[in-house]
Formats: sequence, structure tokens, C-alpha cells
Amino acid sequence: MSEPIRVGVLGARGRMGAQVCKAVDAAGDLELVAMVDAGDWLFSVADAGAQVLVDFTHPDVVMDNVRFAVDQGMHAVVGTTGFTPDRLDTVRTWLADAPQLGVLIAPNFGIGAVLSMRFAQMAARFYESAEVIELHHPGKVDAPSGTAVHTAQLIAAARAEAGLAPPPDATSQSLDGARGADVDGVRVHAVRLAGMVAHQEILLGTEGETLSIRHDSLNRSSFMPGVLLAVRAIRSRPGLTVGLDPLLDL
Ligand SMILES: NC(=O)C1=CN([C@@H]2O[C@H](COP(=O)(O)OP(=O)(O)OC[C@H]3O[C@@H](n4cnc5c(N)ncnc54)[C@H](OP(=O)(O)O)[C@@H]3O)[C@@H](O)[C@H]2O)C=CC1
Ligand SMILES: O=C(O)C1=N[C@H](C(=O)O)C[C@H](O)C1
Repeated sequence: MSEPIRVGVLGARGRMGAQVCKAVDAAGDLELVAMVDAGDWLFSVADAGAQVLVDFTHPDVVMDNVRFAVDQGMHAVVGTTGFTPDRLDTVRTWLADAPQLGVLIAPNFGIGAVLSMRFAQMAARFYESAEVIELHHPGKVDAPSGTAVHTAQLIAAARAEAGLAPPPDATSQSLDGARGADVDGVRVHAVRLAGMVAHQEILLGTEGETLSIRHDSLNRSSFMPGVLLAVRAIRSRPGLTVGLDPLLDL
């Protein structure tokens, strides 16, 4: 039998990181060698010989963590949000100097969430209107969610490719924020509600019909199959992979 993959987790005491530690620990082909959270000695991950670094921390620190992984010769699986096109380009630049390493950055590791984004992308060209509503637990620091931003970008690109006009909207007077954030011309609304985990509804509409695509993560365990899939795959995927889609053959 082959050696287990040695995994270090950053953000290990957080909501996601703690679940990832448990999932890695329970997997026979993976070995949890380091758990690091804010204030801990980051280099303990390298000292422990981690081959794959998993990051669920904070948008303010994630770039430093990815840089650290690349500098230390570790592959990285990143769920932390906040990745703009500029940030992704920066990671590509770092990886150009370390062509053997792989970094996977995914806005959402939930299989259903990935599918729902793909469905929205497929449907977008058929509808005049599209808006995204994301609903999360009130401990979430970023709004809108990374998933919602990514979804809106996919919808906007599909609309542009189809040559659609901007969605109809007669609003001429409104309270600040009432129409949500504008992501590439697609409105995105963020709800923060006790009791929620991670949910998203994509609303599409045209003359005489609407289509709603909804996904609900009812528990953070929903993200674990995707995270483990990425951890197992990343050593044979050099370069930057954005999203889980290629690992699902989508
Ligand atoms: N891609 C996906 O499928 C998913 C992505 N996420 C994203 O993952 C991120 C984390 O979410 P969540 O677990 O809910 O957040 P939490 O706040 O629960 O966890 C983040 C943890 O990281 C710690 N941390 C902060 N800075 C560092 C650092 N420099 N090194 C190591 N640890 C650090 C925090 O410590 P402290 O609290 O002391 O700052 C905290 O314990 C968010 O960006 C979220 O959007 C979440 C769910 C799924
Ligand atoms: O913070 C969360 O909880 C989540 N964050 C990710 C995001 O911002 O899209 C993924 C999921 O929505 C849960």
C-alpha cells in the first residue's frame, strides 16, 4: 500500500478547519501532520513534512499562506474566499517559478453547489433577468459570498457571450443596498441569519416563466467530500486549478 498523503491544515480551530482535520484524520490514505491556527507557528506545517496544505482561514491572510506553501514546496487546497482575478494571476506568477506544484482554489467544495453554478451558467443565456441570493450564518465575515460572486461572474459571462442586453429594471428611486451588489451587471443579495449554514438561490426570469436553482449546505460535512477529493488530486495537477469542476469531469 502507498504512503499516506501528509496534510497540514491552516485555520484548524475554525468552523471549516476543524471539520477538515476530522475528515483527514478519518481517511486511511491521508495523514494529518499539522494543525495551525491564528497565533500558532506557521513553520510547524513545513517542519511536520506536510505535502498538501489546506487553507480555510481569512481573506486577509490567505495570500500570505499560499505564498508560504509555494515557497516551502507544498501543494495547496484553498477554500478561503476573497480571490479576485488579480489575486489568481499573482498565484499563477508564483507557480510559474515552481512548476511541479499544484494549487487548487475553490469558492465552494460542495458538490451540489458546484453543480448549481454549472446549471446557472447553462441556463443564463435563455433568460432576460438573473439575480443571485445567498444566505449564510451570521459569523461569516465576507459579503457577498465567494460562491455568489463566482456564480454571478459565470452568469454575466454567459449573458455577454449570448449578446443579452442588461436585465430589465425600472428602479429609479431606492434605499442604499436595496437592489444588492452589482457583480458584472448581475445583482447579488446577501442574507445573514442565525440558523443558516450556506445556501444560495439563483433566480432566472423571462416572459411567462421563472427558473429557481437552489442549493443548501445544511452542515459543513457537505464540503468534506470535495475537500478530500482535491487533497487526493492536487499532487498530480501542477499549476493553478480554479474550482472543483475539472475534478468532477464537468
Ligand atoms: N470553499 C468552500 O467550500 C468554503 C469556504 N469557506 C471559507 O473559508 C473561510 C473560513 O471560513 P470559516 O471556517 O467559517 O471561518 P472561521 O472564522 O470559523 O475560521 C477561520 C480560522 O482561521 C483562523 N486564522 C486566521 N488567520 C489565520 C492565520 N494567519 N493562520 C492560521 N489560521 C488563521 C481564525 O482564527 P481567529 O478566529 O483567531 O482569527 C479561525 O480559527 C472563509 O473565507 C469562508 O468563506 C467556508 C466554507 C466552505
Ligand atoms: O463562509 C462560509 O460559510 C462559506 N463560504 C464560502 C463562500 O463564501 O462562498 C462557501 C460557502 O458558501 C460557505
